[in-house]
Amino acid sequence: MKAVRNLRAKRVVIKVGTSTLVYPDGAINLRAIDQLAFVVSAMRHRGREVVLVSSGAIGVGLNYMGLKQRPKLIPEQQAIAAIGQSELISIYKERFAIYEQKIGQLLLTRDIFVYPESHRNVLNTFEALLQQNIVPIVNENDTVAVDELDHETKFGDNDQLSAIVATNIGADLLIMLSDIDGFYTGNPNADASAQLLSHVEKVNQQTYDLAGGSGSRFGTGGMVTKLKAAERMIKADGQMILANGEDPTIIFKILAGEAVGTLFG
Ligand SMILES: Nc1ncnc2c1ncn2[C@@H]1O[C@H](COP(=O)(O)OP(=O)(O)O)[C@@H](O)[C@H]1O
Ligand SMILES: N[C@@H](CCC(=O)OP(=O)(O)O)C(=O)O
Repeated sequence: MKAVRNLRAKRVVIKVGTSTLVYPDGAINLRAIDQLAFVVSAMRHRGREVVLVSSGAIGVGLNYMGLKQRPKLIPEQQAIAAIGQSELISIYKERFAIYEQKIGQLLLTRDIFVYPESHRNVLNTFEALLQQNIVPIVNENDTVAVDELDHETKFGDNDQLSAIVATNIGADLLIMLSDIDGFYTGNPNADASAQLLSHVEKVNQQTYDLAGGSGSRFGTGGMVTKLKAAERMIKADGQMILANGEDPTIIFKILAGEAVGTLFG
């Protein structure tokens, strides 16, 4: 395919949703995780700065505990996330090691970006990791982040988290991998006539009117939260590409400027 897009992509945040990391039957998609480790390591070795925002703690935790469904009670969900996060990061560590790429884990809450001192500390950590050629792997700190607490700890979903991280560290590009080829004129799972949009310059109410909820069992955000992330990136003069994470090597095509997925901005 010919290069048609001219992207700035020196500093890139990649967000992978649960739907990319866990099969619909709940098994872990080791192939996708391995390909991610390969692509991200290759990008790093070519001088790009890459941050990976990875969901999957709950999905991996459910699989680890042999459960088919998310428990109803919040503390039980948090326990599953704690179990799954350590398993997820150990899988990443093993796969990245194959490509001689070191990783670091950052578990964040929303309020970190509100309090100036913790904000500064987090940004310093990102910079120090990137300077040492280490790939930060980020998730929400599900143990701490619940809505009920007296100040805002929850990002809501990892789509927001990835855009907040990307804009705070001054990333040029947010690559969002999901279980769908891009942004359509309607939810393709419900509307067979929905058309893939290759480029969306601005996100406004008309754009939101085309978005529906989550298609997967373990995912949280759906398309609305992806549009909010795109809006945030565009406001910060960045860009976002939404593409299908079924084969994460699609990132090579994205970086080569091929017209895959939907470009926002
Ligand atoms: N306009 C739209 N274009 C594409 N997908 C849409 C749209 N509206 C709703 N969706 C749904 O959003 C889903 C992706 O969100 P989600 O399941 O939360 O994924 P992830 O786990 O990757 O965050 C798609 O599978 C699709 O069912
Ligand atoms: N922190 C949660 C993230 C849940 C979430 O946002 O999932 P997704 O919609 O798949 O990106 C987890 O790791 O399971």
